[in-house]
Amino acid sequence: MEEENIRHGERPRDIVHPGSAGQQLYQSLYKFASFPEAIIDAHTNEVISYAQIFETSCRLAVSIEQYGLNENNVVGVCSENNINFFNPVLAALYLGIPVATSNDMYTDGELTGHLNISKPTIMFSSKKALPLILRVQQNLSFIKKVVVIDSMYDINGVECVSTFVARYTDHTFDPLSFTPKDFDPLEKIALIMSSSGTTGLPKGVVLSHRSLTIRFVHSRDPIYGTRTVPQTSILSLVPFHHAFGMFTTLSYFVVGLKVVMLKKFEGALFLKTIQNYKIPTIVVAPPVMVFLAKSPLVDQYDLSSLTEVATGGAPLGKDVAEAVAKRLKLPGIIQGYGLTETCCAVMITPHNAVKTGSTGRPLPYIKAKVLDNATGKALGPGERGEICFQSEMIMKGYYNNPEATIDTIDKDGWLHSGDIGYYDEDGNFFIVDRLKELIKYKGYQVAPAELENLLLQHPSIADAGVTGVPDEFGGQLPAACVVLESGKTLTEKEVQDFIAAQVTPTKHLRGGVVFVDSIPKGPTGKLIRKELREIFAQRAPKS
Ligand SMILES: Nc1ncnc2c1ncn2[C@@H]1O[C@H](COS(=O)(=O)NC(=O)c2csc(-c3nc4ccc(O)cc4s3)n2)[C@@H](O)[C@H]1O
Repeated sequence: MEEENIRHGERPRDIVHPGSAGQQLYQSLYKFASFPEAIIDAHTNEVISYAQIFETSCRLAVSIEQYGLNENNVVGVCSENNINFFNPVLAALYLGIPVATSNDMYTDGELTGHLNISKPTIMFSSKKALPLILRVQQNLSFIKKVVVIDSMYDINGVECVSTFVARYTDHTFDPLSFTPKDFDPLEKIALIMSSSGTTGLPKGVVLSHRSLTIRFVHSRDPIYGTRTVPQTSILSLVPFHHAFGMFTTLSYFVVGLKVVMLKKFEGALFLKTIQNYKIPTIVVAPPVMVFLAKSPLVDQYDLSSLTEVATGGAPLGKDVAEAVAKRLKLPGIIQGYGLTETCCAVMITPHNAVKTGSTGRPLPYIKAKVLDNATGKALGPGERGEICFQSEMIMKGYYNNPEATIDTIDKDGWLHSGDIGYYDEDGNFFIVDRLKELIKYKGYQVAPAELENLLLQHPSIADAGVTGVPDEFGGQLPAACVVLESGKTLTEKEVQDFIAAQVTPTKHLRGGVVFVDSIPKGPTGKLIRKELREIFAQRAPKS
């Protein structure tokens, strides 16, 4: 007998297709091979077609296999949003070789720590990320090969894709001579993505091929998919190396969409792109929604092509959602909610019942519940608790980290999100707080433990606690409480500069630094993060 108050996703309008994500993507790329535009770089207007992605990814698959990799290896990809980003990703998925993506904005220290989790044998890098990759490779013996994904020529002896594949496939190569491997999609690792989860340092989230194929069902769904008509344009501003950008974009290939890509947010270019490409759908993180709600620039462009705005990855204020819908003359804003640990969105506002402020309803093949952690019971409508999910879409666990896995997925297979929320009588969910310590700045994860460890390495710092302070544009700004060693002095800027020199820009201490006599801790020495937040809440507003 199933416990009560379990919220099931709607009856699926489509089955989970058989086979691996690699096989389904291969079939889709072949099916849409006549489409001239798969990804367009809106900065340069460079284009890659479905046929080009199909051929290059098949050549890479043959070459990676003949180079000697197998399912016990990992393929690494480190690049900014790039029209060539998915070629090695698809190749590895065809072969059943796990893919691990890295943020191209990482510092050497961050990337070294990150790569030591998944230990990739081959790193596929953009030109821009190449200096970073070559620096960290010097200390990482498991990286045997680096290949540049977006150059026609080798760079200082580092092979480009054309050189790499020419060694194993000649001009007579026929992509149809290659077929993706057969394996159990439930068992085979598709990707290892970075997330700090509910606590501690960034970990490797293990997602199976089944996770992706369930996402593909959602993307084909007319009620929950962003677009389902092939060659419809969609403007994506989410990073491909992050789960949000990775799994939405892979699922766009399954539907045959035209992905208009931006590498980073620049207001005027963003608006000009919508106008010039007559974009009907945009997928953005909440900070861009604040821009759309408030920027005077918006009135200077013809955005009449926009019929759908989708967002997610961080909280979106109801007032911002209403302001954007009103300004762009839309019936409502499509909001999705997901975790790296759930692969992609597990809740999305249904197009035929958009409820402003809600992060949506559980999707097909997803079960959700609101858990009262005190009683272990699933709560009813309107009652607040921790939102949990059960589905074949959720992660298999954290890579080589059984303890962190057990802390997140319970014995009944429920994934504990670390988010506090409720659902209404119609099953629309609302996120109201975060139980976990994770900070999200502009949709990017900031693990307090990572910054605390760095702060404690400073010779003048005796103790530190990091939290997120609310911010209209960024969502949360990383901020630190610092206890100085006796007799030592530091300014706020010195502490901020110390951190800024070691981490990617999204982790900088934009929320400030407060010097305190002690860090609030419980009897077991565990940080009391609620009290950290209160220290900043009581801080006088900056002039
Ligand atoms: N909509 C939301 N509202 C409030 N909070 C949200 C949220 N989405 C993620 N979060 C927060 O980010 C945390 C997870 O962060 S994370 O690990 O970096 N992962 C993510 O943020 C993540 C992974 S996939 C994904 C999305 N996929 C989508 C597909 C279609 C669509 O229309 C919208 C979305 S959002 N988001 C959550 O636990 C929660 O705290």
